[in-house]
Amino acid sequence: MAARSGEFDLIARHFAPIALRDPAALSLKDDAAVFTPPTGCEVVVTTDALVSDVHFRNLDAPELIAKKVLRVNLSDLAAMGATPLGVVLTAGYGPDVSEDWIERFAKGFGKDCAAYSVALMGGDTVGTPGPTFFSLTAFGYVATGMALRRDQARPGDLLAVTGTLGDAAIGLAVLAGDCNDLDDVARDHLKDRYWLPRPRIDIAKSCVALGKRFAAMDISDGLAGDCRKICAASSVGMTIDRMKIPLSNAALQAVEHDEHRWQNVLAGGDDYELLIAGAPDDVAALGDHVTVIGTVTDKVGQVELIGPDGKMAELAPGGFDHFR
Ligand SMILES: Nc1ncnc2c1ncn2[C@@H]1O[C@H](COP(=O)(O)OP(=O)(O)OP(=O)(O)O)[C@@H](O)[C@H]1O
Ligand SMILES: Cc1ncc(C[n+]2csc(CCOP(=O)(O)O)c2C)c(N)n1
Ligand SMILES: [Mg+2]
Repeated sequence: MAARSGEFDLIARHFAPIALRDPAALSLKDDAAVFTPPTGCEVVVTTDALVSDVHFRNLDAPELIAKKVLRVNLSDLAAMGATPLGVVLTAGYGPDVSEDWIERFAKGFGKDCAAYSVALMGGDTVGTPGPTFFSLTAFGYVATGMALRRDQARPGDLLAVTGTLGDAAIGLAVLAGDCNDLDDVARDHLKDRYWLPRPRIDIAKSCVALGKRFAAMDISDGLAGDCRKICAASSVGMTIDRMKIPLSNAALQAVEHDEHRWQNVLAGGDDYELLIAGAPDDVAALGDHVTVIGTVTDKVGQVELIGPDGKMAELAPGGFDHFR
């Protein structure tokens, strides 16, 4: 492998150009960043780490890994109704990572920072004898008191989701060499959804702009586990109709061929879609950017799933858990 630049050259060469767009970063030449949120707004902050072969595949394109690192964090900001402002990025490069790889990572990262109008405000760069990892902290802002929280669901609310569920988890199976029964268009769509989450910033901002009570979170670990987090925070239950869960044509093809793949849809994770609960009129006001999949009930902690036969059963708790 060609020699890598020193730590400070790596930063100056590949990351400082991205940071130049915003004065908060002080050109990555000082000890920390300084920024002021817009007047009348609160700062929203979140952090998410991604580890090679846990969150991304070591052989994935570095540009795509970079975009995923950014986007999963922007998804958490969206889940709070926040507008992204800036990020700090910690990178831990494993021994197998070349400077060419880092350059491609930085290019992808810079492109997505520009696409989402996010400033790279700083970070940290380390070498590790273990797997490559990234940890990103994202800052956003929301009008004071208007953040979308998990504890605001009430019995009688409708439960809705953005986009389609299950694509990324089935996409990961495609990348692992499964799903040869699907056509090329379907497989390409599913892989793309695994590589590149679409943080639902606009719809989240619509919820905030409506000024109504909504509970929201982003689905990262899978619907079956994540919906319980709103149940716990709001002391409610949920009834979800499996037939109403929005699927892409590709995922539909996948579950029609093999109904075991419903497990990917319900508990696979990596969706980065929003789960939103609100009063029926308020959810209706979100228009066709969301799909209603069920209702919020007063059966605290109970999540029921209506199957295709119309029968109701407890939705098995599931979803991604790093320690199970
Ligand atoms: N090591 C930690 N120290 C302090 N707080 C933590 C720690 N790990 C997680 N948390 C907090 O616990 C809550 C849930 O964290 P979690 O990572 O599950 O977030 P999530 O949005 O549900 O999932 P994702 O990580 O996929 O975005 C968050 O408020 C997070 O800030
Ligand atoms: C190579 C590879 N890529 C992705 C996955 C799936 N996956 C990993 S972490 C996670 C939940 C979100 O992470 P976190 O809770 O840490 O934010 C999911 C769904 C996998 N098993 N293997
Ligand atoms: Mg989240």
